[in-house]
Amino acid sequence: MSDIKPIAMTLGEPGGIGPELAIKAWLARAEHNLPPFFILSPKIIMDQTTEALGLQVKTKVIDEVSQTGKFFEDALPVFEIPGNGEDIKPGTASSKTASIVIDSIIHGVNLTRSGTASAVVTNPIQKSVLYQAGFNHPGHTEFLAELSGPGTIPVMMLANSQLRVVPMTIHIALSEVPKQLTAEIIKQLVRITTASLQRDLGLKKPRLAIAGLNPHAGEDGSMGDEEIKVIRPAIMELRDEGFDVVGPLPADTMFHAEARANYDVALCPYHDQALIPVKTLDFHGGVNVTLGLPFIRTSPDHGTALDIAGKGIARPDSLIAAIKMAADMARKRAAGNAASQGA
Ligand SMILES: NC(=O)C1=CN([C@@H]2O[C@H](COP(=O)(O)OP(=O)(O)OC[C@H]3O[C@@H](n4cnc5c(N)ncnc54)[C@H](O)[C@@H]3O)[C@@H](O)[C@H]2O)C=CC1
Ligand SMILES: NCC(=O)COP(=O)(O)O
Repeated sequence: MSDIKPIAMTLGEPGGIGPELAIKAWLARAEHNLPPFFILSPKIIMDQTTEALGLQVKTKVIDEVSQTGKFFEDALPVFEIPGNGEDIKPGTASSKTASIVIDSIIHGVNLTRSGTASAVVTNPIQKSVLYQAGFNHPGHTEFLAELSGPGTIPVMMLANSQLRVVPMTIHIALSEVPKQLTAEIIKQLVRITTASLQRDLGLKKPRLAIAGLNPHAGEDGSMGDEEIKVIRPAIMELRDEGFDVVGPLPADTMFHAEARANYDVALCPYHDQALIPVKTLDFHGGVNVTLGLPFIRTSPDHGTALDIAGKGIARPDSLIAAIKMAADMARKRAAGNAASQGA
């Protein structure tokens, strides 16, 4: 019997590699000692995928999430979402299946928020086709924050065994970054990240490093002044509040091995500045986790990989790492809650 409630896994883009990865993760359950999880999907989609890949995998529709553990050893538990497999072609994303993709996320979040599931692990979505269907959130991160209620500030963190990064702005055009990177945002992100690393990762006093926006962190204002006007003042205030935070550091020299030893997480002004080093160091071992939500959400660090969908060659490593990280976080939260109740 598992020590945590089952993990809810969303379908992601059905024309991408998500369904294949879910099946491969289930096949690897014993090797990786994975806790019971279930997939939120029409059963037909999972059955079509196993058949197309020639895998011997049974699926089992569950009426209640609590049945997950009972069936997990013999079959992949499916929490049935309405829909059919008609519009699905591996390698092609389609807006016709957007409602299945979105329903899967909403149900996963509801089950996790209610405490029925211990965490939600999301498979990758093809953002462009969801936009065509009227989805007006840049990605999961922002959608999950909206589902969590007003005032939620989601923090995207990507992590592997060598590096953790937080992009301080997420899915926005580069030209918008200097406008949206305010001292207030930086302070909020540092506070949320520090609290999450303490509670969910067990780091007592997390060390944070903040990257500059401009080359050489602005070179004393000669190559941009955001470091002087925005980033440094925020860091000074945070240090006065007791946070262990340094910067602004030149981004080009803060990711080599010796530099990484000096901090637990790097906060970067924009998406690619943060994600390029972490994905370069270990693409297949990376996990995307959203901090600052009232529930646990992790995800693989990669996307829908339409170029390889249906070929049977997608690697489930990152999804497996996401399941393990979600389970670890759930255990730490449960232990923390038990300790605070006992105190
Ligand atoms: N959490 C999410 O929902 C995410 C969604 N995306 C979305 O995915 C779509 C495609 O994004 P791309 O930039 O092309 O990135 P991608 O990660 O889907 O693909 C980049 C390259 O890595 C390979 N790759 C990715 N995952 C793999 C795996 N598990 N095993 C083997 N090879 C793998 C692909 O075949 C491709 O060559 C976009 O719509 C993007 O928005 C991207 C990242 C995260
Ligand atoms: N590049 C990371 C990414 O796109 C993840 O997006 P999200 O769907 O997890 O918000």
